[in-house]
Amino acid sequence: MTANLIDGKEIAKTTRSRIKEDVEQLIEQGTIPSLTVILIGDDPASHSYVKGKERACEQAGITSVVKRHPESFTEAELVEEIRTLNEDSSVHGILVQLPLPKHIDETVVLDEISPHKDVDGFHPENVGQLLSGGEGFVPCTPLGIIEMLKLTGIEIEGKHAVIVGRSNLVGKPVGQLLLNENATVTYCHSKTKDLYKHTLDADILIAAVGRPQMIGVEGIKPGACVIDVGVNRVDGKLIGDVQFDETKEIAGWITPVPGGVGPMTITMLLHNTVLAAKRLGRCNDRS
Ligand SMILES: Nc1nc2c(c(=O)[nH]1)N[C@@H](CN(C=O)c1ccc(C(=O)N[C@@H](CCC(=O)O)C(=O)O)cc1)CN2
Repeated sequence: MTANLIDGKEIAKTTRSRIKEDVEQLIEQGTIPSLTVILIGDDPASHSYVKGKERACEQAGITSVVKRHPESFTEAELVEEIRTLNEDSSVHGILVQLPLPKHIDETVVLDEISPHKDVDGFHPENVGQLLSGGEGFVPCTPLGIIEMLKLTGIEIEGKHAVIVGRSNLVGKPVGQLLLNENATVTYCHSKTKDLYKHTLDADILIAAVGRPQMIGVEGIKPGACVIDVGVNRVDGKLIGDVQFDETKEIAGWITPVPGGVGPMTITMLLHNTVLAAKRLGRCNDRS
């Protein structure tokens, strides 16, 4: 058997056209959704992702502003900038590109972003909303994974989903989203004993560890849906967390790297920015 490929690029393209229509409607009603991205330092991957965000916003009709700062930018300066953006009613979404330089405390910074403009869904208030099933913002990569599963027609309810990785960016929130969709969820991490005992029972396997080809075919249940979130650069090539060539022979569904989950991350950022513009618009209408 050869797995069906989940084409993230194609799903992202369709979803972005739908978002563009939403933006056109908002503009007709007098609101141009707007995103401000803060980028510190000169990490080439971060610069490339932020360029991708700018390009995607432009194509969707969303205004984007990128505030680029040198590595020496201080935590206090960053907090000050975020506070100014929180007060600026023309800004709907604020995003601080991660990772931050070591001298800046990520938690301090992310907690400063207004939860109503937190299009990354990292603010504690939005994390709480996700846990309680409320209406906050959901982190982009996890949201993109759920969207991909749904649009591909993969049933989540009643399935055993196994997450390998427990980062705040992907592992923890994607597990919570799957739970909210009535999956039975198991989290695995660096201290998990006998990893494959768990992954072999996964109907849906989410690999989000950040270690190239760490999960081999001997850890995959035949027919499983395998979502590879890994974007590991090895000798200039992008490699996932799963051994793709061998796994695709026995899985039911699989995402490639590149061209799988990655394109959905920026797509969901557009979605969250439009959502922020709509919600803030509603608040302004009431005031
Ligand atoms: N504030 C945030 N920082 C970071 C996030 C995030 O969601 N919010 N996620 C990642 C980086 N990221 C977006 O910021 C991101 C990662 C990967 C892709 C993507 O499209 N990947 C492509 C390959 C692109 C390439 O060739 O390099 C793919 O997998 O096909 C987009 C965005 C960390 N920081």
